[in-house]
This record gives sequence, structure tokens and C-alpha cells, in this order.
Amino acid sequence: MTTSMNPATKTDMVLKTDNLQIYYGKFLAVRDVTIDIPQNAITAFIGPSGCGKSTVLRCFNRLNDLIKSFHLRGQVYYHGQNLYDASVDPVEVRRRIGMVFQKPNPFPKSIYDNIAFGPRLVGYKGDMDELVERSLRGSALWDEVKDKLKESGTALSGGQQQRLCIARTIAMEPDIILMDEPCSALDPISTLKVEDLLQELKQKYTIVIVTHNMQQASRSSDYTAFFNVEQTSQGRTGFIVEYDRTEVIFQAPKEQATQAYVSGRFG
Ligand SMILES: Nc1ncnc2c1ncn2[C@@H]1O[C@H](COP(=O)(O)OP(=O)(O)OP(=O)(O)O)[C@@H](O)[C@H]1O
Repeated sequence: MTTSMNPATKTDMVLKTDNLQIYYGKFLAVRDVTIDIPQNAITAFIGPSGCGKSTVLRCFNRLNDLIKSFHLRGQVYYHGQNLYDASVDPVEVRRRIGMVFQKPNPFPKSIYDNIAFGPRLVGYKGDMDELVERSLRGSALWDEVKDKLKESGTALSGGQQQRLCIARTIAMEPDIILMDEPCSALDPISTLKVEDLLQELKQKYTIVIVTHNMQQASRSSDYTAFFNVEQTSQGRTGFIVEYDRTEVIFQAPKEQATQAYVSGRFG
């Protein structure tokens, strides 16, 4: 099994996990995750439902800390620093490692305030108008909303709302953007817009995306990790079957299970 591959040894690694075992109470949800996430690239997590893609993603910004039964063994390193060290502030982690969720979730506030909310909270001292514009330009939404910044973010279309959520994440000037099925609630045209945007975003940020959409993984990502899940005496535990450059995973995977999954034969 190809669980500890490092497909991009020549690129800087922003995140690294070492033999991660993730539990909810006594239940081992995901086992043996050793993976390196390269900088300024898009890494996709694919695999059948329940194999632990979101669970691993949430470990990368300590969002799982909010779940009482969650605990992990093994290490997660962010630029070489142990993310779960007692000295690390999880709020600061979530500022540097932002998250965009499946369902667009703008605040019931104006478009402007949706962007300004986070920076205000952390005492941003710069020019807020400039930051709002830069963030909306960065998420390819500026031209569509520049004349209605005082209107509610919730009045935008689903696709626009998701780009507003991306702008909100960018405004915190993160290093990494985690995306958990960011297009699953969007129509095909909005989905393509977000996919185009991903290619721009990776120039500045490192992106990790969970997706059920095989075409999206194959056309958008640089690296792909295929997760699977198996029944054990402890329950259904997920693991990484294979991790490599996306074209290898989709065109010449080493494992039969990967081949079966990417060709639509299960999952
Ligand atoms: N908060 C939680 N408490 C207990 N178990 C959980 C929790 N969140 C996830 N799990 C369990 O952990 C396992 C992995 O779930 P996870 O959502 O990470 O999988 P996934 O691959 O992202 O699935 P999907 O593709 O359906 O979103 C599943 O068995 C799930 O039921």
C-alpha cells in the first residue's frame, strides 16, 4: 500500500502528517495517515463516503478540536512546527489555515462586512476598503458586486456566495485554504468559475480540496490522495490507498482499488 509517498520531493512541504491515527471516542475513524502537502499546489482528497477525507482535512486547521470525542495520535506539522503542540494557539492556526465549507455560509451582513468581519476581529490596522476590494478581486467576485457592497451577502446567488466565502477566507491573509466539497451545492457554471479561481489561488496559496467529483479532481488538482475504508473489529476505518501526481492517479494508478474507483467501478 502506498500510504507514505511523497510525490513532490523537490517542492516545499507546507503540511506534513506522520502516522496519524484519528479517533472519535474509541472509534478509529482514519489510520496511518502519512502525507506531505506541497506548497502552491492543489491537493485533492477523493474516496468513498466515510473514508475520512473531511476528518483529515479538519485536522489541518484544528477544527476537530471543537468535537468533544475527537483525539489523535501521531503528528501534524505546519512548516515544521507541531500543530498540536500545547504552545500553539488554535485560533491563530485557523487564521493561517482557512476553510471553505460545502454549503456557502455567508454571514447575514453586507457583502462588505462579510469580508471586514474577520480582519476587524483580529484588529486589522490597514485600509479596510482596500482589503475588501483586494479580497473580492482575489475571489473573482469584484466586478459582480462592486456597486452593491452594502447589500446583503445572503442575497447573492449560490455561486457568488461561495466566492464571497472564499474572499472572506482570503481577507485573513491565510497561507493554506482548505475546501470541503466547495462546489457540491453549486450549478455547473458556478462550479467551473470556482475551478478557474482555484488555478489563480494556487499562485498565492496552498490548497487542499475534498471532492466527490472525479472530473473536478482530475482537471483541477496537481496531486491526489485516494482514500478507502475497510471494516475492522473496531468499525469502518479509513486509510490512504495511494497518493501521487493527479495524472498518475487517474491514468496509471499503482493500486487496483484506485483504478476501480477512478473509473467509476465503486464508491
Ligand atoms: N463528529 C463526529 N463524531 C463521530 N464520528 C464522526 C464524526 N465526524 C465523522 N465521523 C465518522 O468518521 C468517519 C469518517 O467521516 P468523514 O466525514 O471524515 O468521511 P468523508 O470521507 O469525508 O465522508 P463523506 O465523503 O461522506 O463526506 C465516518 O465513519 C463518520 O461517521
